[in-house]
Amino acid sequence: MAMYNGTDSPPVQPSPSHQISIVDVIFPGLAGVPAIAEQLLAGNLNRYTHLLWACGMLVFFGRHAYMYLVELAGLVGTYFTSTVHVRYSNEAYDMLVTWISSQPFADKARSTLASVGLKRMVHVERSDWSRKKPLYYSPWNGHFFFQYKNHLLKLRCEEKEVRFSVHEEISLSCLGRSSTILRELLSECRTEYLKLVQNKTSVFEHRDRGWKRTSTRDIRPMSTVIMDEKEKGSLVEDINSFLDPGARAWYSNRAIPYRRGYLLYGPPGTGKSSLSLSIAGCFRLDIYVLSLSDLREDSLNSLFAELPQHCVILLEDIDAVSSTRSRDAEEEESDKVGKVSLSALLNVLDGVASQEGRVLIMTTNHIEKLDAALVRPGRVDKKVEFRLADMDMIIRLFNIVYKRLDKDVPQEGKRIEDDVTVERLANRFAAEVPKLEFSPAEILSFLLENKQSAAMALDHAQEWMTRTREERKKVKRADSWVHQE
Ligand SMILES: Nc1ncnc2c1ncn2[C@@H]1O[C@H](COP(=O)(O)OP(=O)(O)OP(=O)(O)O)[C@@H](O)[C@H]1O
Repeated sequence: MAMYNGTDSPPVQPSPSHQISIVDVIFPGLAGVPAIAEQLLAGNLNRYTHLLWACGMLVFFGRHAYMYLVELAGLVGTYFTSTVHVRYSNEAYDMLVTWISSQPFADKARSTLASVGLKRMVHVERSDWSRKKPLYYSPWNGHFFFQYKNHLLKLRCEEKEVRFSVHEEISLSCLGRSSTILRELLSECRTEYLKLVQNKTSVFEHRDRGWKRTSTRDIRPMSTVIMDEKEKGSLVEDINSFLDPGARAWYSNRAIPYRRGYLLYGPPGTGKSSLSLSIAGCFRLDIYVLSLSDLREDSLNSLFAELPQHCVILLEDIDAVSSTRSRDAEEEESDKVGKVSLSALLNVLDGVASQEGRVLIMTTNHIEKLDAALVRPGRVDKKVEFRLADMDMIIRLFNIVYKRLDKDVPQEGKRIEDDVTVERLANRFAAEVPKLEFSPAEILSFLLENKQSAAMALDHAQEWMTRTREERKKVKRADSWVHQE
């Protein structure tokens, strides 16, 4: 047996640091603490070491406490809160943002987004229109707490990169496993939003492969679209009977797909888009505008699938579809903007993605270029031609601009001719402007240039016509150079 006699060096004991302690596994570094504490209690350490030791303990326990708190918060977040997420590309986002921006807590948010003329908000006051570039602020990229019906709610706004553009996603959370309070809040946002847009037409356009509300406009009365009244009346009558509450069942009982398509054709600026917008407004529908000349084919299906049950879908420039190319060429080109193939368009119009109950309006400046398959009955049930302005249209456009309306606000420097004078001048103007030469858009633009006085418009009419003809010649020449190249 080895004995220690006081002169030889003591037998080597295994160092405590070489032993793997269970405490070390759970709390790394904690195993050494008792030894240090023992020394400290025995008074073997000087003051400086005391201080160091106390700081070390603080850091050590502080770190662990922080880690446990973070973990606890995560656990509470996962198991004891409810969350509703709202995507940027959905209209629920507009509802929520409009509501948030009107709340006092939005002003207190430390991280906000400043925007000029915030399009997504629909409650911008009319009085604000006169202010030049007004600024609006809304909470952005951060989280905010607020009280709603005695519940503490958390609003989180996060920036997300979606296909090369940055969008914001919003989530609302509350404590507890029930999301009832969040749904109540969203329902309030919806009610408020519907009140704001009730006498308006919401216009949706495609953005990043989804629909986005791009504007909310006052309903345009049908009477402000100047065209053949018989044609307009018959179109409105047709849409009215299609949207009749009993119509869906009628179609379904006869196994006829419940949808209706219209083709509006004619030269640019003759009122095709204006009438579509007016139809949407008069039937209290939202309008979804899709221009085929700036659309990628692979977005077409998802856009149609996302359409609501009742809406107007306006397909502009349908002559931009390519019908003569081979299937291979179509596939090759399908990822390019403005290259939608006819087969893809026909698929969405008839396929499962096409929503029943929607009013489809297609417009074109070149009816002669359209494939017969696209405009066959069933896809297009009614065709309406839009023409350049005839005498009657010119007179009506003139009267719209110069006759006084009850709700007009008197403007400085505007000479007001009485209605009898305006009518007389309208007849003279219509006699000077050749019929079927100028579009309503051209005439309207000229009249608005001279909106101070009807007599002044008459004085400048000849000069305007000469100028417009010259401009047309220039555009034609530029066009022919492009074609030659
Ligand atoms: N028939 C019309 N009645 C009243 N306003 C019209 C008419 N036609 C055109 N306008 C006015 O001209 C402008 C352009 O009209 P709109 O966009 O409706 O024409 P469009 O036929 O759809 O043209 P495009 O074929 O180029 O799309 C609008 O501001 C509209 O108010």
